[in-house]
Amino acid sequence: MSDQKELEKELAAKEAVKSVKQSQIVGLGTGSTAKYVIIELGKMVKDGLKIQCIPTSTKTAELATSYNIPLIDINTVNHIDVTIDGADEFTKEKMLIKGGGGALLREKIVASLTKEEIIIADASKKVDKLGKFTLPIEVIPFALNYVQHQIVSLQGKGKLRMNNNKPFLTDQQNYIIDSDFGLIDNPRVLAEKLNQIEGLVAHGLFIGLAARVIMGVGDSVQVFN
Ligand SMILES: O=C[C@H](O)[C@H](O)[C@H](O)COP(=O)(O)O
Repeated sequence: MSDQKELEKELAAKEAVKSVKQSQIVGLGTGSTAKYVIIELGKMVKDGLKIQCIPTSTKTAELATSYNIPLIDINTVNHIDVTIDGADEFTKEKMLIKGGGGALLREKIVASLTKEEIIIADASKKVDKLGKFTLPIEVIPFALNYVQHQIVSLQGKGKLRMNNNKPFLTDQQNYIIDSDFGLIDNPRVLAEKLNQIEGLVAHGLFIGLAARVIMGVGDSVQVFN
C-alpha cells in the first residue's frame, strides 16, 4: 500500500470524525480505511468524548476495545446517529461496492439503522461505473450451489472466496462468492434482482445508504454530498 493512499485514508478519516458529537451512538466500519477512524476516535475518547459504538465486525470490535472505545450491543438500540465506514468502490452518486473484507452483512445492517452514513476512501476508490471490483455476495453454505447458478443466470461469474485452502467464513459463518458482472450499467436493478435470491443473505451493492462520501485526494479532501 502506497504512503500516498494511506495519507488519503487518514485525511478522510480525520475529516469524518468531525461529525461525531458528544453522547452519540456511533457505528464503526471495517477495513484498512475505517481503522483510521478508530484511531482518531480513540484519541477523542481519551480526551473526554462520551460515545457508545457499534462495531461492524469482530475485527473492528477488537481494535476498538484496544483503544478503550466503549461498545454496545446493536440489539439495544433503535437507531445509530452516525457511522463511518470504508468502501471498495464508489461513484459520485454515492453508490458503493463494499465487502472486500467480508463484513458486508453487518455493515449493511448498521448502515440501515444509521441516520448519517459517512463513507471514507482514498482517491483510487472513485469510479465512473461500479464493477471493476468483484461484487462480494454473502451466502449461507447450504445455498452455495443454488446461488452460484443464479449468479450465472444474471450473466455473472462467481468465485467462492477461499482462505488457506478452505472457504472464507464471515462473522456469521457464511461464505462469500466474489462475483464479476462486468461494469454494472444499472446497480439498482442488479441489487433488486440479487435481493430476490433465496439463501443470499447480503450483497455488496450499497445504494441510497451513504449520506456523504469523503475522499482523501493528495493532501486534501473532496466531499460528495
Ligand atoms: O468488508 C469490508 C468493508 O466493506 C470495507 O469497508 C471495504 O472492503 C474497504 O476496505 P478497505 O478500507 O480496507 O479498502
